[in-house]
Amino acid sequence: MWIVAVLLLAFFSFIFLWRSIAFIAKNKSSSAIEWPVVGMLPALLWNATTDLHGFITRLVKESGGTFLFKGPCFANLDIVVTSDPMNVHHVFSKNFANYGKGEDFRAIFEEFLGGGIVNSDGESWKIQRKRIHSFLSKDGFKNYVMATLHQKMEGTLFRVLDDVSSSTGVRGEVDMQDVVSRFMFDYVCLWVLGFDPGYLCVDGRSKTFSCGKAFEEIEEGIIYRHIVPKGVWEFQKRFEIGSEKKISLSTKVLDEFLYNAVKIKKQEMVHKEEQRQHHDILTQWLLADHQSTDKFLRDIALTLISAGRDTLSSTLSLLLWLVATHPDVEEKIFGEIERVMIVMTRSARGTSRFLICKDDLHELVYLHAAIYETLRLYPPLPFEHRCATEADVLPSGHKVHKGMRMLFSMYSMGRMEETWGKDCMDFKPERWISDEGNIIHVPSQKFMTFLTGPRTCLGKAMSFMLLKFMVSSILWNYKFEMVEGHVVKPTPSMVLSMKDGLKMRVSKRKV
Ligand code: HEM
Repeated sequence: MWIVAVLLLAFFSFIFLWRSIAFIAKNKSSSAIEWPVVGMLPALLWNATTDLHGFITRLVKESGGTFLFKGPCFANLDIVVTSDPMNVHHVFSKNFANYGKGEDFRAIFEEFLGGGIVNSDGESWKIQRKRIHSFLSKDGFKNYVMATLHQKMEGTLFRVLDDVSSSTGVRGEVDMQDVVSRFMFDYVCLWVLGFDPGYLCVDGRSKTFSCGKAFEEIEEGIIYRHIVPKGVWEFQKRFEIGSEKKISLSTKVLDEFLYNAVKIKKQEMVHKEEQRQHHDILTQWLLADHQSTDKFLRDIALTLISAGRDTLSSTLSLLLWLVATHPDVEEKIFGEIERVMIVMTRSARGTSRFLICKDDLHELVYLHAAIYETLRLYPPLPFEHRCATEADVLPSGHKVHKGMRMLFSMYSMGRMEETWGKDCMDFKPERWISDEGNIIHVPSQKFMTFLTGPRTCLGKAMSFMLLKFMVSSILWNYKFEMVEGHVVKPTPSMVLSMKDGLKMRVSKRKV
């Protein structure tokens, strides 16, 4: 009997080996080999930890813009991956009603974003969008956001950078990604929650950044949930194994922080008239709808902190890196700030270290282009997903069945030769400036960093205002150089960041 078993085993092993060799031979020019039973999952797992977004970009390029990722045959993990602007326009604008976030993706983000705007569809999304849009457009809110930025930069960021730049040796080196991330967390909490948690302070750079760590661990864990079959991560979640344990612990950290903020805010709301002077979003929300549950307020607040902090922090850190490694760009940004300042009167400049005021930011065209160029090559949110409500056919001819998942890679879209030309991999802000010296408009289905269609980002204009103010003030006052030997590598996460941080030396400019 055992001889038959051994013979059968040998026979099936031979068949499996033979089929595998045949598959490798057939797929050897492809970046993702499709294996029997497990599909392309091995290639995805192999690349996920090293260069996930580069891997997706190679696949998209090889396939001419759209490909079908074949998951294991037992896991319902087939995904249409596309960077084709026609498909993007079809899904996000023309046939918007047929493509929502979907149940699978909602489950992936449930503990993190809950019922917040980014994780909702239908009526709930519409109400939140209308309300948040109205809060962000108010002059009172915009002035509050600029005033707090001034205070935070002068009160903490510049003091930290002064401290680093006056030190020598290792103490003169700093992880700018960490500094920016802490700064942005404190700052965004000020306009979402109305208080400053104080993660960035001169003596406390080593203070545990518990909320920042919690964000990082959840955002990395969420990538894993996109990759493995749902049953696998649900099993791990149930028994708190691996990344699921980290998600669970990190969610507790964020819940404690946010429920406490909600509790304090509700207590303050007893004095309703006084609160009308407060511009933070939580106050505004409670004034508009005092019946919102604590859980819903927690979800809204966390979603907005994530929407504002993750994106601004990623853009600012990556821009500092790109400027430090492209001296020609640095020189042009600096020259432009100098030119704009000369036009301003001496009294308008005063003695403040913040030289360009809000109303003159539109003059910084080259800086605007440098921010666009950073966002093209390094979109803070590198991909977006959707789920088809009904079967459909994409403009590229690919069939989408009911309930099918789709992935849109903004990272790949910024690297397409067809859109950006042969030098698409170069960091070249000039590509955004017309002969007349204005910013060139690129349609949002080609440059999708802020999304496109009815769900387009609500914070785009505000982001440019804040980034231009921060970058011009920081670069005018400080010079940044990379620490020798430090290599910048991407982290596999749903938000683009640098795996080992951004080690820099800072010196004060003599201006
Ligand atoms: C460089 C900065 C930013 C980039 C690249 C960016 C990008 C994006 C993207 C890609 C989305 C779609 C997310 C999704 O549906 O999964 C989005 C949505 C959103 N963003 Fe931004 N964002 C930025 C800054 C901000 C800021 C500062 C705010 C201010 C609060 C903000 C508020 C929002 C909101 C409320 C949504 C949800 C829109 C909706 O679902 O209807 N964003 N953003």
